[in-house]
Amino acid sequence: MEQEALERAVAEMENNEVFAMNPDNLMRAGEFDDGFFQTKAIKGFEELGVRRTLTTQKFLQSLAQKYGVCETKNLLEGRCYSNATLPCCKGTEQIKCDRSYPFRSYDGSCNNLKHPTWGRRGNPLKYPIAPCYSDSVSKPARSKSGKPLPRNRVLISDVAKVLDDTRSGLTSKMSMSTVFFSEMVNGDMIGRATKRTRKPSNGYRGCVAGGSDRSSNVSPLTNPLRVQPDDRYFGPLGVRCLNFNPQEKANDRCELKYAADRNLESSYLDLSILYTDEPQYDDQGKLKLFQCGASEAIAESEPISVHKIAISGLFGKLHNYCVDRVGSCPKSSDRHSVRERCRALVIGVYQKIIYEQLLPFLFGKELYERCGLNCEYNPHVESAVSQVYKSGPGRFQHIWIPDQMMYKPGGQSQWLPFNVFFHDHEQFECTAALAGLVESPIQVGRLSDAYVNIFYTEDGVHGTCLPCIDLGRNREAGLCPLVTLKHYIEQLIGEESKCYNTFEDLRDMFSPEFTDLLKQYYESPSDVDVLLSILENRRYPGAKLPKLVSQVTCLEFKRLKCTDRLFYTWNPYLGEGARHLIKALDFTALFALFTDMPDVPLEPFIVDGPRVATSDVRSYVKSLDYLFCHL
Ligand code: HEM
Ligand SMILES: [Ca+2]
Repeated sequence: MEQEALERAVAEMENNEVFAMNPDNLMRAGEFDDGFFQTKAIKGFEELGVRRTLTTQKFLQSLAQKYGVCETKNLLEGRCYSNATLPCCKGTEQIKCDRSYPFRSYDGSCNNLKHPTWGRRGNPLKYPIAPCYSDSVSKPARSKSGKPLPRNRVLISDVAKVLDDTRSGLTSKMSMSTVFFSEMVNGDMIGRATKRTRKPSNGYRGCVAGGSDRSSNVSPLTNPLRVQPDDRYFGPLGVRCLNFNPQEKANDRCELKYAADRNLESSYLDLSILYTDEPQYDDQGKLKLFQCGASEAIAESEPISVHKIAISGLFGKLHNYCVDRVGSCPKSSDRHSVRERCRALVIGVYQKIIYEQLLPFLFGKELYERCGLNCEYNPHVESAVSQVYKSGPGRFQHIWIPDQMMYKPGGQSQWLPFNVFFHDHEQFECTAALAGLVESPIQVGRLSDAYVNIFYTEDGVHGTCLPCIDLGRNREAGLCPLVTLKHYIEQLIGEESKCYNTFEDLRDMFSPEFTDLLKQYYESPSDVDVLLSILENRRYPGAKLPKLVSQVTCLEFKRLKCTDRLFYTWNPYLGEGARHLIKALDFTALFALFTDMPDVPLEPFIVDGPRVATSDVRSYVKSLDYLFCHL
């Protein structure tokens, strides 16, 4: 079986290469979703891992077919053997770490000295509980009776309609800068690995151009979503098909277990998105910066808004600012040490903003305290992101996407459609984008058109449905239903857990109108997709996220902090100067130092908050210059 699986894996990879060579199968410039499913290249050294992952996946699929779900589950859950791997793939990788090296590696390896590969770029995510595929390895989950789950776009479009009809007219004071900063943090812990071939691409086509039908060329590189002719938005436009490209899994050691998605970033909050594996430094140790101060990798990635480029750019600029300051210190250090000390400082400032500013703001006091973020370094836990977070509740903040955002060139306010910021980035000015961002509130109470119908649009009319992609990811990863995750979390944190027998029981989580909608679509309350936790009504006091989402988020950020040997609060290699600078520098300082705004927000996570003159902040930071000589 293994031999057969290998042959099928090799054949599939070869076919993918052939598919990718045909220009008819590639997205073309001018189409609205060109770039949306951008893929990186499988590099030479990664090829073996990709092949082994695919071989194991094929092997498990045949096993499930031959022996049935129960037996396969027993094997995958370790009840037959522990640590079984396919024989073709034995032997462990040896990485040697220099235990006294004071800086981070660029791919995350050697952060954990006992387990050097933990948290490294390219590793798989982790399933906290076994997935719920109907065949236990890869076929989509079904409802209790065995029927398929509700159709993706039909469900999402109706959810949007129900929220529109019952919209409560809620407003929020939270600013979109919170969302784009969170997005950057998310991108640092999870790098999407859309199924790849040896050549990078701008996305593979599963629909014909314009989306009027599915493409006649089918391939494991695409898995388009169907749209019904009576779709409220897409119907009249003649769109019947939305592109959707599957994720690559990672199981490079051929372990007989549930295979999770590959994470192309290091899980540590180490700005791996900015510094990359191959950072380009000049001979002083400065980063080669592109638009708004971002690295080339960020500026070239898609889909991306100019705001995410500009926010990450603030940290790129801080790196170079630091190198300049260190350069004028009396005692000179070697280049390598200057650049690594500056990098450690920048990562420290960034981690501080996340753990001391962003999370308290999003969680509110009660959850922040309950979450137990005051843990210590724990080398026995693996640094990894959960598959449930990536493909489900972690996407919650997408719900805040508004139809318009402010752009403020030369201090003049203009409201522009959300999606214009995703194209032709060079036309936007960095300060104008950031100045507008902190004055743009998030959307609450309903789902915007920019999110549900015209996401990533170029012409304002043809776009995609981001929540449909989110639901597609939830299902392709085989995530278990909402109530299953709820029971799991409640058990984990020692809370009482109730049963959901009828749809009325769901009223403790959702509004009555929404519960009625779920009843129309699902057979049983225990079938409801976990993604819908993003629409939950329960909240901890003061929290900006719904309860289940916030519990899942708490677990992720707690793990990422406490598995990071070089976290800024306990990194023994940070000097006194770095410690003080990390205390002093925050978003307000970054805005003041690296934008041309005349005054800057003291609380950038909310709109209309207090402001302070930029010149005052600059002179304050200037007075700290001496600290750069003690990093
Ligand atoms: C307005 C800003 C944002 C936009 C435009 C945006 C857009 C996207 C897009 C296009 C994807 C890829 C979808 C896919 O193919 O699976 C994605 C993935 C994701 N987003 Fe967002 N996002 C934003 C903000 C956020 C925020 C604030 C969070 C939460 C902190 C978040 C969490 C996620 C997660 C967990 C994924 C899956 C990880 C991945 O595919 O790399 N996003 N987002
Ligand atoms: Ca990282």
